[in-house]
Amino acid sequence: MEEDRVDAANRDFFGIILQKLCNSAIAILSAKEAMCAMIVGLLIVRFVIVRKKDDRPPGPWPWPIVGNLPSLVGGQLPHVSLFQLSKSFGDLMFLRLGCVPCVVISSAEMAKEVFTMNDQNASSRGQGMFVEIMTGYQSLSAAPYGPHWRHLRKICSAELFSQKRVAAYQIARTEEMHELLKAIFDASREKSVINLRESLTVMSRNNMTRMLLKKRYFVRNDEGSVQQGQRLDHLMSLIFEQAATFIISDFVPYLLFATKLSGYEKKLRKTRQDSFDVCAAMIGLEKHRQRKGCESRDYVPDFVDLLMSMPSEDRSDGLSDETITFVMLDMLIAGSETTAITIEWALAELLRAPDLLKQAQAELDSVISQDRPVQEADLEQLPYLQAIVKETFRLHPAVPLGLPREFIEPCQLAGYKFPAKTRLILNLWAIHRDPNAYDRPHEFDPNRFLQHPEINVLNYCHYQLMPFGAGRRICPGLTLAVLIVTSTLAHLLHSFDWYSEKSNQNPEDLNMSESSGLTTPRKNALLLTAKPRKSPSYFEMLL
Ligand code: HEM
Repeated sequence: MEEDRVDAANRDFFGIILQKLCNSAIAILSAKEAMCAMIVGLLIVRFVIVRKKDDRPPGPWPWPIVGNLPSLVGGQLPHVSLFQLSKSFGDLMFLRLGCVPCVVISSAEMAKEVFTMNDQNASSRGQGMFVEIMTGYQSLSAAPYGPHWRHLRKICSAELFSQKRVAAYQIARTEEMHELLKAIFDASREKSVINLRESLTVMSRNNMTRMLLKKRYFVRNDEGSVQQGQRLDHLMSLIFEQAATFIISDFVPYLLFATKLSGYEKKLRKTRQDSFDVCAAMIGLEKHRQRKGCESRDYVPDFVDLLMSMPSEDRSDGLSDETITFVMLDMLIAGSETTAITIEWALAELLRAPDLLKQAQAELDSVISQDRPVQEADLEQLPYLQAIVKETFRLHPAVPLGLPREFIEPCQLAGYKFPAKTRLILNLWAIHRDPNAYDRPHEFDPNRFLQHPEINVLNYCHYQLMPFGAGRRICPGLTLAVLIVTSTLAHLLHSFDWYSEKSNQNPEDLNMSESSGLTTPRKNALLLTAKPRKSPSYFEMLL
């Protein structure tokens, strides 16, 4: 009430001044000139006084029609552009993206305010042509906050990501890891160059298909399986490319004709159909259906069986084939690229800092005897390795801007008011470089987490380290992801010494550029050679 009164008084005050200005102007100027002066005056009222009344946080001046979109497209990577802008406008910044109001968070303190005061309200996802056509908002990651999302999230949390389920797949993970170590050992004997990202992606995908379908899907040297892998690779790169494509009509709806003319929508519909077909064949939707009710006694149901037996959220029917397929695709996409990217970044950082690499190996050697491989149970005793993983998550969050969020209802942040449907961008990349939270924030220094072991990605109240997002929509795969990243890095460092492919390169000259998209892999895949730290018999006895 008080604020409204002050607002009204301000308006009256400015109104009176404007009127006086107009009267004096009319007195001294001709009618034509007075008209010009009035227009200028009205523009000042519109853009200065009314804007003030809007009560928005600072942000760059928006261009007509497109608003601040030019700040995000073209030029630097979007998370870097937003980080630079936040240096001028602050950790709570307002942008107008076409017609869409948007607030950008760039500090731990502001992130804390979002998630402690507005978590539920900030838990919906933004809409757009890509997710609409690709998933019909049916998948877990794209569904708006509501009964459908809550139902899927509950099923996935209990049946895929609970501690019990993650522990149940330990043997499968170990087998996949040993397969990777043997492949690297073979490559090292032939002195071949290793593209680590490729090998890690195959391992991560097998980890996922073993959890989802109880079988490994990508077998080296098996022609059918290699072809299947290539089809999926092609599809995934198309999906990532189309997800990252800028679609003007998502922000300026009356430019839909331009999106249609560009052919994007047509291409997207084709990708959607191909994804559905490839994924439905891979998960064997039809086979599962035929088998239902006549399984042999030793048949162990997989996650698809479970989804098929689940009612829909309103219990009126079962989950649709579309929902099942897109939940599976969601897991495959979210679960394989992200972990592979992170491990590749960790190794790149260590190659640039050989002392840190040696320190990690010394810790591994002191905890694990020479003649046996790392086990998941060892990881708790490796604080230095854990600090390296945290520092990698900090400097290289795999999804730097998180997934797009939207306020369900009008809300207030730091005293500013935002209407419903305001987009919320959490710039995780910037939050992790917040100078109030970290000294020398751009440096890779695992020791910072040795001094503060309590800062933990698994602890939901440390907003200065949130590579998995936060709140209700936090990544459900985070425990599994941390386990896979830490354990893989432990194996790679325990079993091998690593060298850049270019043997005469100064470690500090290793190119650390990021590539653009929904995720941030290295721009150049890390090409390495490996030298075994163990005898050939060690690799022979692996599973
Ligand atoms: C290094 C590994 C990973 C990183 C950095 C990562 C990061 C993220 C981030 C930032 C989000 C958005 C959260 C938000 O809106 O606040 C997300 C969502 C999600 N992630 Fe992950 N993720 C990783 C691994 C995984 C794995 C292994 C899985 C599954 C097997 C997974 C499944 C998902 C799903 C399904 C969502 C959507 C959740 C929802 O909307 O309710 N992620 N992830």
